[in-house]
Amino acid sequence: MKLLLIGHGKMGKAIEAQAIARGHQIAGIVDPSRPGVHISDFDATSVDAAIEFTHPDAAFANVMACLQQGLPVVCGSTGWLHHFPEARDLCKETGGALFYASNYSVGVNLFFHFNEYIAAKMHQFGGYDVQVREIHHTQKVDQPSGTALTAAEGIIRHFPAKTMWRNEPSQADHELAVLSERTGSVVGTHIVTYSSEADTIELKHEAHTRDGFVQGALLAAEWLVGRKGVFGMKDMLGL
Ligand SMILES: NC(=O)C1=CN([C@@H]2O[C@H](COP(=O)(O)OP(=O)(O)OC[C@H]3O[C@@H](n4cnc5c(N)ncnc54)[C@H](OP(=O)(O)O)[C@@H]3O)[C@@H](O)[C@H]2O)C=CC1
Ligand SMILES: O=C(O)C1=N[C@H](C(=O)O)C[C@H](O)C1
Repeated sequence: MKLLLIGHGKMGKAIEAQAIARGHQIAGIVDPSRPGVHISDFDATSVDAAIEFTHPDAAFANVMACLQQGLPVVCGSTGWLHHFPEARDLCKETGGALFYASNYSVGVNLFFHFNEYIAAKMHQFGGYDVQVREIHHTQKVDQPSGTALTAAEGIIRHFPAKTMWRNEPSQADHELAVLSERTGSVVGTHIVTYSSEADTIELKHEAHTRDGFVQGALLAAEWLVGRKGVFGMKDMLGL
Protein backbone atom coordinates (compact mmCIF):
# COMPACT_ATOMS: atom_id res chain seq x y z
CA MET A 1 0.00 0.00 0.00
CA LYS A 2 1.01 3.62 -0.54
CA LEU A 3 0.59 5.36 2.82
CA LEU A 4 0.47 9.04 3.67
CA LEU A 5 1.63 9.64 7.24
CA ILE A 6 0.14 12.73 8.90
CA GLY A 7 2.09 13.43 12.08
CA HIS A 8 5.69 12.26 12.46
CA GLY A 9 6.06 12.15 16.22
CA LYS A 10 6.16 9.11 18.50
CA MET A 11 3.35 7.29 16.69
CA GLY A 12 4.09 8.51 13.15
CA LYS A 13 7.73 7.39 13.33
CA ALA A 14 6.82 4.00 14.81
CA ILE A 15 4.15 3.49 12.10
CA GLU A 16 6.65 4.43 9.38
CA ALA A 17 9.13 1.78 10.58
CA GLN A 18 6.51 -0.95 10.92
CA ALA A 19 4.83 -0.04 7.59
CA ILE A 20 8.13 -0.40 5.72
CA ALA A 21 8.81 -3.70 7.52
CA ARG A 22 5.41 -4.93 6.26
CA GLY A 23 6.24 -4.00 2.65
CA HIS A 24 4.22 -0.77 2.41
CA GLN A 25 5.50 2.40 0.71
CA ILE A 26 5.50 5.81 2.36
CA ALA A 27 3.98 8.16 -0.24
CA GLY A 28 4.54 11.22 1.93
CA ILE A 29 4.86 12.61 5.44
CA VAL A 30 2.93 15.69 6.57
CA ASP A 31 4.38 17.22 9.76
CA PRO A 32 5.53 20.69 10.90
CA SER A 33 9.12 19.39 10.52
CA ARG A 34 8.43 19.19 6.70
CA PRO A 35 6.78 22.54 6.00
CA GLY A 36 6.55 22.12 2.19
CA VAL A 37 4.37 18.99 2.31
CA HIS A 38 0.57 19.31 2.50
CA ILE A 39 -2.36 16.92 2.41
CA SER A 40 -3.61 18.82 -0.66
CA ASP A 41 -0.51 17.56 -2.57
CA PHE A 42 -1.97 14.02 -2.55
CA ASP A 43 -4.98 12.27 -4.03
CA ALA A 44 -6.33 8.75 -4.50
CA THR A 45 -3.90 8.09 -7.36
CA SER A 46 -0.85 8.66 -5.16
CA VAL A 47 -2.14 7.36 -1.79
CA ASP A 48 -4.14 4.26 -0.77
CA ALA A 49 -4.67 5.43 2.83
CA ALA A 50 -3.63 8.24 5.16
CA ILE A 51 -2.76 7.56 8.79
CA GLU A 52 -3.26 10.54 11.12
CA PHE A 53 -1.64 10.76 14.60
CA THR A 54 -1.07 14.42 15.43
CA HIS A 55 -2.62 16.63 18.08
CA PRO A 56 -6.12 17.35 19.46
CA ASP A 57 -6.09 20.81 17.79
CA ALA A 58 -4.92 19.52 14.40
CA ALA A 59 -6.76 16.24 13.84
CA PHE A 60 -10.15 17.55 12.72
CA ALA A 61 -8.74 19.78 9.95
CA ASN A 62 -6.45 16.96 8.80
CA VAL A 63 -9.30 14.43 8.65
CA MET A 64 -11.49 16.90 6.73
CA ALA A 65 -8.64 17.62 4.29
CA CYS A 66 -8.15 13.88 3.66
CA LEU A 67 -11.86 13.40 2.97
CA GLN A 68 -11.85 16.41 0.63
CA GLN A 69 -8.91 14.90 -1.27
CA GLY A 70 -10.68 11.52 -1.53
CA LEU A 71 -8.12 9.80 0.73
CA PRO A 72 -9.29 6.96 2.99
CA VAL A 73 -8.12 8.04 6.46
CA VAL A 74 -7.24 6.15 9.64
CA CYS A 75 -7.19 8.60 12.54
CA GLY A 76 -5.83 7.89 16.02
CA SER A 77 -5.55 11.41 17.42
CA THR A 78 -7.52 11.95 20.61
CA GLY A 79 -9.21 15.00 22.08
CA TRP A 80 -11.13 16.21 18.99
CA LEU A 81 -14.28 14.08 19.06
CA HIS A 82 -16.61 17.04 19.69
CA HIS A 83 -16.07 17.63 15.92
CA PHE A 84 -16.60 13.99 14.94
CA PRO A 85 -20.21 14.45 13.65
CA GLU A 86 -18.95 16.98 11.06
CA ALA A 87 -16.29 14.55 9.87
CA ARG A 88 -18.85 11.74 9.68
CA ASP A 89 -21.17 13.97 7.60
CA LEU A 90 -18.39 14.93 5.17
CA CYS A 91 -17.40 11.27 4.87
CA LYS A 92 -20.97 10.38 3.89
CA GLU A 93 -21.31 13.37 1.50
CA THR A 94 -18.07 12.56 -0.31
CA GLY A 95 -18.56 8.77 -0.31
CA GLY A 96 -15.25 8.51 1.54
CA ALA A 97 -13.74 6.19 4.14
CA LEU A 98 -12.91 7.12 7.75
CA PHE A 99 -11.64 4.79 10.47
CA TYR A 100 -11.40 6.11 14.01
CA ALA A 101 -10.30 4.46 17.27
CA SER A 102 -9.33 6.08 20.55
CA ASN A 103 -7.01 3.10 20.91
CA TYR A 104 -5.84 0.76 18.10
CA SER A 105 -4.46 -1.96 20.36
CA VAL A 106 -6.37 -5.24 20.01
CA GLY A 107 -5.76 -5.84 23.73
CA VAL A 108 -7.40 -2.53 24.66
CA ASN A 109 -10.37 -3.34 22.46
CA LEU A 110 -10.77 -6.67 24.31
CA PHE A 111 -10.52 -4.59 27.53
CA PHE A 112 -13.37 -2.37 26.21
CA HIS A 113 -15.45 -5.49 25.50
CA PHE A 114 -14.87 -6.97 28.98
CA ASN A 115 -15.46 -3.52 30.53
CA GLU A 116 -18.99 -3.35 29.08
CA TYR A 117 -19.73 -6.94 30.13
CA ILE A 118 -18.54 -6.27 33.70
CA ALA A 119 -20.51 -3.00 33.90
CA ALA A 120 -23.72 -4.80 32.91
CA LYS A 121 -23.09 -7.56 35.51
CA MET A 122 -22.27 -4.99 38.22
CA HIS A 123 -25.51 -3.19 37.46
CA GLN A 124 -27.38 -6.52 37.68
CA PHE A 125 -25.88 -7.49 41.09
CA GLY A 126 -25.47 -3.98 42.61
CA GLY A 127 -23.48 -2.95 45.70
CA TYR A 128 -20.38 -1.55 43.95
CA ASP A 129 -19.12 1.92 43.10
CA VAL A 130 -16.87 2.34 40.05
CA GLN A 131 -14.07 4.62 38.88
CA VAL A 132 -11.70 4.82 35.91
CA ARG A 133 -8.01 5.75 36.14
CA GLU A 134 -5.55 6.45 33.34
CA ILE A 135 -1.79 6.96 33.59
CA HIS A 136 0.33 8.38 30.73
CA HIS A 137 3.69 10.01 29.96
CA THR A 138 4.18 13.69 30.76
CA GLN A 139 4.12 14.75 27.06
CA LYS A 140 0.46 13.84 26.69
CA VAL A 141 -1.55 17.03 26.11
CA ASP A 142 -5.15 15.85 26.51
CA GLN A 143 -6.91 14.49 29.57
CA PRO A 144 -8.71 12.27 30.21
CA SER A 145 -7.21 10.00 27.57
CA GLY A 146 -9.39 9.01 24.64
CA THR A 147 -9.19 5.41 25.85
CA ALA A 148 -10.44 6.36 29.33
CA LEU A 149 -13.35 8.22 27.72
CA THR A 150 -14.29 5.20 25.61
CA ALA A 151 -14.18 3.04 28.76
CA ALA A 152 -16.27 5.61 30.68
CA GLU A 153 -18.88 5.73 27.90
CA GLY A 154 -19.05 1.92 27.95
CA ILE A 155 -19.67 1.96 31.70
CA ILE A 156 -22.32 4.71 31.47
CA ARG A 157 -24.16 2.71 28.76
CA HIS A 158 -24.36 -0.43 30.93
CA PHE A 159 -24.29 0.84 34.55
CA PRO A 160 -27.18 3.32 34.81
CA ALA A 161 -26.22 4.52 38.33
CA LYS A 162 -23.58 6.62 36.52
CA THR A 163 -25.05 9.15 34.11
CA MET A 164 -21.98 11.32 33.35
CA TRP A 165 -18.20 11.31 33.84
CA ARG A 166 -16.04 13.91 35.57
CA ASN A 167 -12.22 14.30 35.47
CA GLU A 168 -12.00 14.94 39.23
CA PRO A 169 -11.82 12.84 42.39
CA SER A 170 -14.75 14.00 44.49
CA GLN A 171 -18.04 13.09 42.90
CA ALA A 172 -21.77 13.02 43.34
CA ASP A 173 -23.04 9.43 43.30
CA HIS A 174 -24.27 9.65 39.70
CA GLU A 175 -20.89 10.96 38.42
CA LEU A 176 -18.23 8.55 37.21
CA ALA A 177 -14.77 9.68 38.34
CA VAL A 178 -12.26 9.44 35.47
CA LEU A 179 -8.89 10.26 37.04
CA SER A 180 -5.74 11.18 35.12
CA GLU A 181 -2.08 10.89 36.14
CA ARG A 182 0.94 12.05 34.11
CA THR A 183 4.29 10.56 35.06
CA GLY A 184 7.60 9.66 33.36
CA SER A 185 7.31 7.82 30.06
CA VAL A 186 4.34 5.57 30.86
CA VAL A 187 2.98 4.39 27.47
CA GLY A 188 -0.63 4.06 28.61
CA THR A 189 -2.31 2.32 31.56
CA HIS A 190 -6.08 2.13 32.11
CA ILE A 191 -7.76 0.71 35.20
CA VAL A 192 -11.46 0.27 35.95
CA THR A 193 -12.09 -0.37 39.67
CA TYR A 194 -15.31 -1.60 41.31
CA SER A 195 -15.32 -1.27 45.12
CA SER A 196 -17.76 -2.39 47.78
CA GLU A 197 -17.40 -2.49 51.58
CA ALA A 198 -16.35 -6.13 51.20
CA ASP A 199 -14.00 -6.20 48.22
CA THR A 200 -12.46 -4.67 45.08
CA ILE A 201 -12.52 -5.92 41.50
CA GLU A 202 -10.17 -4.38 38.89
CA LEU A 203 -9.84 -4.59 35.12
CA LYS A 204 -6.46 -3.24 33.98
CA HIS A 205 -4.72 -2.77 30.63
CA GLU A 206 -1.07 -1.74 30.64
CA ALA A 207 0.64 -1.05 27.32
CA HIS A 208 4.32 -2.04 27.56
CA THR A 209 5.24 -0.47 24.20
CA ARG A 210 3.46 1.41 21.34
CA ASP A 211 3.62 -1.73 19.14
CA GLY A 212 -0.01 -2.64 19.79
CA PHE A 213 -1.24 0.81 18.68
CA VAL A 214 1.01 0.73 15.60
CA GLN A 215 0.00 -2.77 14.49
CA GLY A 216 -3.69 -1.96 14.97
CA ALA A 217 -3.45 1.26 12.96
CA LEU A 218 -1.72 -0.54 10.08
CA LEU A 219 -4.28 -3.37 10.19
CA ALA A 220 -7.02 -0.73 10.04
CA ALA A 221 -5.41 0.94 6.99
CA GLU A 222 -5.12 -2.42 5.22
CA TRP A 223 -8.74 -3.29 6.14
CA LEU A 224 -10.10 0.12 5.03
CA VAL A 225 -8.93 -0.11 1.41
CA GLY A 226 -11.95 -0.69 -0.86
CA ARG A 227 -14.48 0.19 1.89
CA LYS A 228 -16.68 3.29 2.05
CA GLY A 229 -18.16 4.67 5.28
CA VAL A 230 -17.24 5.35 8.91
CA PHE A 231 -15.69 2.46 10.82
CA GLY A 232 -14.12 1.55 14.15
CA MET A 233 -12.37 -1.37 15.83
CA LYS A 234 -15.63 -3.18 16.56
CA ASP A 235 -16.28 -3.35 12.80
CA MET A 236 -12.80 -4.65 12.03
CA LEU A 237 -12.49 -7.09 14.93
CA GLY A 238 -16.13 -8.24 14.97
CA LEU A 239 -16.42 -7.50 18.69
N1 LIG B 1 -5.57 5.81 18.98
C1 LIG B 1 -4.45 5.28 19.46
O1 LIG B 1 -4.25 4.06 19.50
C2 LIG B 1 -3.38 6.21 19.94
C3 LIG B 1 -3.58 7.54 19.91
N2 LIG B 1 -2.59 8.41 20.22
C4 LIG B 1 -2.89 9.81 20.02
O2 LIG B 1 -2.21 10.20 18.82
C5 LIG B 1 -1.82 11.56 18.90
C6 LIG B 1 -0.34 11.68 18.62
O3 LIG B 1 0.38 10.98 19.57
P1 LIG B 1 2.01 10.96 19.53
O4 LIG B 1 2.51 10.48 18.24
O5 LIG B 1 2.40 10.26 20.78
O6 LIG B 1 2.29 12.52 19.66
P2 LIG B 1 3.63 13.33 19.30
O7 LIG B 1 3.50 14.66 19.93
O8 LIG B 1 4.82 12.49 19.57
O9 LIG B 1 3.53 13.49 17.70
C7 LIG B 1 2.58 14.31 17.07
C8 LIG B 1 3.20 14.83 15.78
O10 LIG B 1 2.21 15.50 15.01
C9 LIG B 1 2.77 16.74 14.58
N3 LIG B 1 1.73 17.69 14.24
C10 LIG B 1 1.19 18.68 15.01
N4 LIG B 1 0.27 19.36 14.30
C11 LIG B 1 0.24 18.82 13.07
C12 LIG B 1 -0.49 19.10 11.88
N5 LIG B 1 -1.41 20.08 11.81
N6 LIG B 1 -0.28 18.31 10.79
C13 LIG B 1 0.63 17.32 10.81
N7 LIG B 1 1.36 17.02 11.92
C14 LIG B 1 1.17 17.75 13.03
C15 LIG B 1 3.64 17.16 15.74
O11 LIG B 1 4.55 18.17 15.37
P3 LIG B 1 5.04 19.24 16.50
O12 LIG B 1 5.67 18.39 17.58
O13 LIG B 1 5.98 20.11 15.76
O14 LIG B 1 3.79 19.93 16.98
C16 LIG B 1 4.32 15.84 16.06
O15 LIG B 1 5.42 15.60 15.19
C17 LIG B 1 -2.27 12.03 20.29
O16 LIG B 1 -3.54 12.63 20.15
C18 LIG B 1 -2.40 10.74 21.08
O17 LIG B 1 -3.33 10.83 22.13
C19 LIG B 1 -1.36 7.97 20.62
C20 LIG B 1 -1.10 6.66 20.72
C21 LIG B 1 -2.08 5.64 20.39
O1 LIG C 1 -1.15 9.99 23.99
C1 LIG C 1 -0.87 8.77 24.10
O2 LIG C 1 0.29 8.38 24.25
C2 LIG C 1 -1.96 7.80 24.00
N1 LIG C 1 -3.13 8.24 23.68
C3 LIG C 1 -4.30 7.46 23.46
C4 LIG C 1 -5.41 7.90 24.41
O3 LIG C 1 -5.56 9.11 24.64
O4 LIG C 1 -6.17 7.05 24.88
C5 LIG C 1 -4.04 5.99 23.45
C6 LIG C 1 -2.92 5.51 24.32
O5 LIG C 1 -3.37 5.38 25.63
C7 LIG C 1 -1.68 6.36 24.22
